[in-house]
Amino acid sequence: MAPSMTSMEASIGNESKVASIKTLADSAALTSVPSEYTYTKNPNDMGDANDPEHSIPIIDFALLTSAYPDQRAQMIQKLGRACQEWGFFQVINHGVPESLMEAMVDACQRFFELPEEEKKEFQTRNLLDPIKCGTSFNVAIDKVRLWRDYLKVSLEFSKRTRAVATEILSGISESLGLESDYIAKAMNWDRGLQILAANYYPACPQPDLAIGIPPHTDHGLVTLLIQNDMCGLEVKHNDKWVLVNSAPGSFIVNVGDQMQILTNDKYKSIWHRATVNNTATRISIAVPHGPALDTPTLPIPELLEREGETAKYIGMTYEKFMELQASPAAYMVPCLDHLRVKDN
Ligand SMILES: O=C(O)CCC(=O)C(=O)O
Ligand SMILES: [Fe+2]
Repeated sequence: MAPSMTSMEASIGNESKVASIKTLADSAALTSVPSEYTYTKNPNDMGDANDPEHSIPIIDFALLTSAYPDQRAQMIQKLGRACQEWGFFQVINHGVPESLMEAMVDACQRFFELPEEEKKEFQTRNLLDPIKCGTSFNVAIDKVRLWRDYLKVSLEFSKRTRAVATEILSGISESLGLESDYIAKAMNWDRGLQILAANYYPACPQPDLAIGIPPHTDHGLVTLLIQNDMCGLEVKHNDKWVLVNSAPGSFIVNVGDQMQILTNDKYKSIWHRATVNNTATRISIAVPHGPALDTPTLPIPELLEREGETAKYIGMTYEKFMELQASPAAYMVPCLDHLRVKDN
């Protein structure tokens, strides 16, 4: 079973003992993937980069927030379909300057290029520390080390990203036939957790034998992601891995586990993974947005009543859910399955 994990990892182990993947990849002597990093992919399980039918839907943010009700209604419908059929979509015309996005990627690159000694200060053990960096996922429990380093931090970019996420959440609420602020209110969005996680994937001499991030779902409500000019994100759609090609300056957005719980499985938290390549470093910046930590997530009663369904999940606070997802238990069974009501 693939490990279930998130971009917001626990760092319980002593990561300072393990060199960053950058240090390893930079070493002139490296010509193959060391055994601790060797990740076996099923050859039939490769992403299909050239299948034109397999590209994630595009949501035009300008139309989603349009003052013309017809334009907005049409985009809300498209958003609902994207959440239901893909769990992933690309957001264009969102108003966050491309220069700010590029500056963010550059700043992260500069951070990863700092001497290891300087980065050590941020290798903390605590899940919710405001700035932390490290390598792999959790080196204390990883069975295979990941071909990536990460940095988590909060900045101006996060504010602008949050504004886009808030509008997407309103659109999702409406696509479910609810008031636009229904989910935000139910999830205490104004106190909700937002994390910025930058991932650094250096070129790898044998990309088929390593993995940046293995298949996982994200734990929050929605995640917004940007990347430099290298692709590598793959999304599981209709049992096939689809390579995500995003337009420059767009956000890639995906539904997370809390949204799947709220919608009683209508909107799916989709499995995705980050592959690596042998030509250039890839940087991605994922910004997961979740409920307030003390807020329990449960299927929305109005939706259950309307669909004549019973709740498929028991409630759990977001904080407990994140702890569960960072624990070894999530390596065995995907987190959502721990909360699933039996007989469903
Ligand atoms: O690098 C990517 O494209 C994927 C990152 C991701 O899935 C995550 O940080 O949760
Ligand atoms: Fe993810």
